[in-house]
Amino acid sequence: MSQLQRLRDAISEAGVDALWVSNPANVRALTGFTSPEDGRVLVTPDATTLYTDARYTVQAREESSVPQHIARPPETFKHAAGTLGGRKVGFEADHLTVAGLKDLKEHWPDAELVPLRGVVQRLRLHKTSEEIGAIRAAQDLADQVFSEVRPMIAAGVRELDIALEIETRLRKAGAGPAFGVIVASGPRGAMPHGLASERVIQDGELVTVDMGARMNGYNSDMTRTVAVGQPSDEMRRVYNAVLEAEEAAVRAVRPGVRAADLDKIARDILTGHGLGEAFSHSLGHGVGLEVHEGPGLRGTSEDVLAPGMIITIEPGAYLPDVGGVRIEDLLLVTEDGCEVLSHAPKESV
Ligand SMILES: CSCC[C@H](N)C(=O)N[C@@H](C)C(=O)N[C@@H](C)C(=O)O
Repeated sequence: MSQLQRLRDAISEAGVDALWVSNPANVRALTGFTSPEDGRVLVTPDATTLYTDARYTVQAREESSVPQHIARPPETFKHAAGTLGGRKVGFEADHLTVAGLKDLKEHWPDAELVPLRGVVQRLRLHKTSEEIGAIRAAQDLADQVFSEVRPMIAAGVRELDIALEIETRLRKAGAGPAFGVIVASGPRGAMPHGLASERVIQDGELVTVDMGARMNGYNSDMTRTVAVGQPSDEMRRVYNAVLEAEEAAVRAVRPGVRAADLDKIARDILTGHGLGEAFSHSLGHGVGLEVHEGPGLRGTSEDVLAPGMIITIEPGAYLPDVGGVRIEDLLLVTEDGCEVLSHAPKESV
């Protein structure tokens, strides 16, 4: 069944006649249009239309097989109104702004607007073989860049210079960073999202590097924590505990497993090492057109793993004023288990 047919089924299951798509990742997923921030999609029972403006006439025609209408608001809304009449129209409540909703109400007075969440995102949970290929390529590049830059991670080097080298190499390869490169050394390692700073790495420190490549719209995500010289006994103990939790969770990844149970496997191990409180985020997340997408691997998640999902497993432990460790792999859920897509070595410290 085509993605559009699956979407039409999902739309009717949601109890609406049509869906107004404004979330850029969803616009891109449905159309292939690579400037989705300036695109919207209207899906009705009989038609799908990509709306964008005249800056993108040629680009949209080249990139998308979805029929297009070139206009800017309010013309966009007026054109769409012609196909909506008194229909029930879903909108993406987790994306549309208050002002955006006001516009829709003003221009579609006869339509019944219904807030919906995650309709297109649920379709994106399961990657197509083309999407898997794109994410695999992004991760392969990230692995290559990490291995090239790894020798640079040494005492006397600024975090920023490592991040710059990673970003430069990604860009020279025709990609870009999936997010601001995280390089957090020594006590800065206690910040899970410590973007690279001017701090100079010292001998005996752990350095957490969290990086992803964004290639053809698709992202990768991987974290390694490496030692510079001989870290303290305390930080070595934390590293080995996180590694144990990470490897145990990776081993448990297979179709049918509840995401919440995976989170518990890692959390229980860290709790056993007295680091439960130090693991201050979820175990992982899906990766695709967005760095963070479904499924959510957290204690409250209702998601169940299925073949074709691409997820991260990334336990961490963060000790304020001392340091931190995170180890993250990118995985494809397969029919009978999983394939680890990230290959950078996990060093022993
Ligand atoms: C700013 S994107 C950073 C990507 C990074 N690899 C990452 O996913 N970090 C996790 C600690 C994270 O942010 N997890 C989210 C899903 C959470 O726990 O809410």
